[in-house]
Amino acid sequence: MKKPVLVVGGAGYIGSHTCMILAQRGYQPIVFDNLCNGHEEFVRWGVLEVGDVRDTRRVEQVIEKHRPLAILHFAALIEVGQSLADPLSFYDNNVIGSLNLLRAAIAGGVNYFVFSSTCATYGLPQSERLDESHRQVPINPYGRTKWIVEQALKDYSELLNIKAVILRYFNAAGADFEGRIGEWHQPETHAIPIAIEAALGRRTGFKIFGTDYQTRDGTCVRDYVHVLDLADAHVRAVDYLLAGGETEAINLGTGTGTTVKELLNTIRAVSGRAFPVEETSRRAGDSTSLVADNTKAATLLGWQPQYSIEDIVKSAWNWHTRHNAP
Ligand SMILES: NC(=O)c1ccc[n+]([C@@H]2O[C@H](COP(=O)([O-])OP(=O)(O)OC[C@H]3O[C@@H](n4cnc5c(N)ncnc54)[C@H](O)[C@@H]3O)[C@@H](O)[C@H]2O)c1
Ligand SMILES: O=c1ccn([C@@H]2O[C@H](COP(=O)(O)OP(=O)(O)O[C@H]3O[C@H](CO)[C@H](O)[C@H](O)[C@H]3O)[C@@H](O)[C@H]2O)c(=O)[nH]1
Repeated sequence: MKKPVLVVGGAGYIGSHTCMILAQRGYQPIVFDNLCNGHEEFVRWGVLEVGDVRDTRRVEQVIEKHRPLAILHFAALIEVGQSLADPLSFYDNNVIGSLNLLRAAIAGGVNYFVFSSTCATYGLPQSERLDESHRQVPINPYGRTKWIVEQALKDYSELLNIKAVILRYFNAAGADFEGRIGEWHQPETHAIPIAIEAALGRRTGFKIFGTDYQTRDGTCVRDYVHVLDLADAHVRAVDYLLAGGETEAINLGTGTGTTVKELLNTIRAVSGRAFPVEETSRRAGDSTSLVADNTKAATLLGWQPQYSIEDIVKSAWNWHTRHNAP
């Protein structure tokens, strides 16, 4: 008998990969998604319940119908630039939506919650590798919406019967190795899909945002973590909660940084293609370097990332060559 779990935002990029691993490990994913940025065809390892997380009655109805053991909450608006242009939508979706979901979870007797947070809650890094005790001073509305939900989760878990694992992802990247699902954001702003689309000739080229950073080659350093490693960590987080684990915030990154120029070299090597690259000015809001200290994930969840930056790029290349987003 499979164990039902509610995957809110499960038709999106990270949620759909997590459904695949959940299904492999004996869970029955119930995907709740309003499809504003998700894809119905990504719901391959569970049942789809279409609905908006801000719609209390609909959320309660789905919880009542499926009686999930835990909720994994991925649903959010995610693009930092858009959060500066339209903060109302971000607070509405990410904060009100999450608080609404938590209220419905408590009413429905679901006590275990896994929340998608981000390294963007740390703000400007004060050390080379960031551990979970790093100060949290987010520098944009997107990061602040995630930080606010983290605080609510900590309060609810102290004062109410809720246990939560807050997962702070670094840069999610890569795709299912069979190319069935992958990174499909619209508009796409992430470096890897943009560079791959340039290599495929679907874009005119790639613009490097800033070459004057204090890094080994002047471009920003990021910790790219394979989406399947993230998915694995989510299943471990559910297992941990069901086994009686306490509320914790946990980084998910590899601990290895890659510069934008190194990333482009890997994409050239994997694809065997050259593409135009232009060096342009910095993008507002970018940190010089964001690299995880992932010790806590190893200790609490037994999590070790399995995939390298080459694996990430190979799997992303495979997905993008098969899939041409309209
Ligand atoms: N992609 C990254 O690198 C990254 C990094 C750090 C954190 N995160 C977080 O991970 C989560 C998933 O990110 P993703 O890249 O898979 O994004 P995504 O846009 O692919 O997936 C989000 C899903 O949530 C759904 N959704 C949004 N608002 C909703 C609402 N009000 N009601 C119901 N469904 C709604 C969308 O339709 C979509 O399917 C987000 O919470 C994001 O903030 C992502
Ligand atoms: O066309 C591009 C796109 C990106 N970059 C650079 O590539 C690096 C990675 O950029 P991404 O946009 O892929 O990722 P971010 O580090 O900006 O974003 C990550 O962190 C954000 C918060 O800071 C959000 O959580 C987001 O979803 C997550 O992917 C950055 O240095 C960026 O400046 C370019 O040079 N050119």
